[in-house]
Amino acid sequence: MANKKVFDVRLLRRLFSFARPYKRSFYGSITMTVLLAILSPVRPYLIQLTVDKYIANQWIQALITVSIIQVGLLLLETVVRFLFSYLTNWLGQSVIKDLRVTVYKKISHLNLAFFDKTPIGTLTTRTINDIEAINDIFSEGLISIIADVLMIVAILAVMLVQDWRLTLISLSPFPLLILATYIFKESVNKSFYQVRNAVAALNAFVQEHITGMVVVQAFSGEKRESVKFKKINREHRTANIDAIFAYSVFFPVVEIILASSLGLMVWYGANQVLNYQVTQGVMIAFIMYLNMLFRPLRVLADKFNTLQMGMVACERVFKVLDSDEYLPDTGTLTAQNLQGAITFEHVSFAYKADDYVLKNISFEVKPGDTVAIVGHTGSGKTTMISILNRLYDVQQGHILLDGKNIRDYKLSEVRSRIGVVLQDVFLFAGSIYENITLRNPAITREMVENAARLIGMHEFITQLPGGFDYAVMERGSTLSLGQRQLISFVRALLYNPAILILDEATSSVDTESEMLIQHAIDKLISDRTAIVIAHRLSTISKADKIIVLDKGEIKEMGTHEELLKKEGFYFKLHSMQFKKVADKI
Ligand SMILES: Nc1ncnc2c1ncn2[C@@H]1O[C@H](COP(=O)(O)OP(=O)(O)OP(=O)(O)O)[C@@H](O)[C@H]1O
Repeated sequence: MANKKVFDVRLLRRLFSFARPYKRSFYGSITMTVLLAILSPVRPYLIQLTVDKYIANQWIQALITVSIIQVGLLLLETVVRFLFSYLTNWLGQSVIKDLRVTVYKKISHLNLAFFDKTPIGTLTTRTINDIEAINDIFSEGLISIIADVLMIVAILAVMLVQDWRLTLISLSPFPLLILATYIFKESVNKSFYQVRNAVAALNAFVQEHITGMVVVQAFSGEKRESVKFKKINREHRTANIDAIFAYSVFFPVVEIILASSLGLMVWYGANQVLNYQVTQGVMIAFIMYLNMLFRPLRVLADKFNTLQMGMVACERVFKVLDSDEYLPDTGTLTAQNLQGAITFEHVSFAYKADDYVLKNISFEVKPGDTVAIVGHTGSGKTTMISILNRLYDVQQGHILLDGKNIRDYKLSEVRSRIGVVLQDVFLFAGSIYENITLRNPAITREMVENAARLIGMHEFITQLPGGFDYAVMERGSTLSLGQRQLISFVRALLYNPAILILDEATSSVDTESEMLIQHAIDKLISDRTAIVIAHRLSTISKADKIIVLDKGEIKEMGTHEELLKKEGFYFKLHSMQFKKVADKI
């Protein structure tokens, strides 16, 4: 929040590079700025002429001409003001549209490790609120300040040329104005900073609590949470009231300073008029000049704050743009004909430096085989599939696909040939159809329907109101977990990946759904390599290979029968986790 940031040239230059495609409106608004500065002192000057020459000498014709010119000038000024306001806002909106898209694109390509340490709320604020503040740099900040300063300079210059003594006398209360403006700016700045923090806290609170309303209500936490919400709102109100207080004090103070300025001018000017040193026209013009000077001065402090807030936002947004947390994508291999062989060679991985959650993992999967990964919670199963999909790069060892290092493939190729079905299926607000195709135009309706038939979902979907056009609510909350997973099965099948990663849902479903899911899984994993974090005994027992993970290490590996025969770790795990299920079967 340092003051220096208002004119951080490096930042401004970078921001204005986004205005480059809109050069015409940029130069247009600058032209309007200059025109406004030139036009401002003309009307008071013409009034001075009118009073001193045309009225004093009763030059009727000149009086009529000058009145027409005045009306013309007024109209011209209105048009210029309109163009100025329209162009600066147009420019601002166009720049932030581009900036938002750039930031979103950037965020969507960042590596997952970045999201592990950056809260969602922060990224939403960067793409929405901060960029809105940047718009203000164009619409209310920089160009507007330049316009005001130019106008002030033009008026001051005309005043000084007209009568420098009268100008100095009228402006003698100005240091007071500068002091008042400075105090006002500082206090409003501080309050606005607090307001912004309070708004961020409000956003985060509401977002989190609406998402987690089930937990709040289930644990009867409504009252406790309301108290917390009230507290944040109180901070928001206090910060806003502090700002309002500063405004309420500042504006009357400016009026008093303007009145003293006018008073001093009239007192000195009237004396001079009596001594024939100053004309009546000059005095009238000066009243207008002083009013014109105070108008921008009154809002200048506000505009500086806007600019300052915009610059802080700008710096934050650029920080996201400068983030280089990408996975290196230097590979050149394509994966169109991937057979699906997977090799892990002494792979170790840590999310945080040296805190290894996978240690020295080695195994092989032949194309078309199904591998089940089992292990206690926290043993590293999800991590294993994340590194296989190259969401993270491993620190030690290698992962090979068809015998070639996963890093030698283009990242997009790896991801497009490896399909993922996660346990907690994320559905977007939209139709079921859109959730299945993910807006890929290459996938036709017929293909979707066929895939749904194959998975055994077709009947269920067509029975929903609207069928495939059934509107899925946010995060798919109106569908059951099993139904959501089945939809993601259809999605995965359509993308026809060479390798399928499946994180089986642990939730228990009714027998009918269980059969549907089992059938769907069988369909999905046949004819392709499949890595399944398995919770169903039937999936595990059918797997070509079972990898038993414990605390990040492979404890045992083999088929169901082999491992049971061993009577080791898997045997114990099996009797603990699957006994009950097995008894039922
Ligand atoms: N994004 C992350 N950042 C830091 N640590 C993580 C992250 N994700 C997981 N971990 C840690 O890595 C370890 C392995 O987690 P992982 O999710 O792979 O286990 P899991 O076997 O899939 O567990 P579960 O069966 O409960 O899903 C855990 O100790 C976990 O705390």
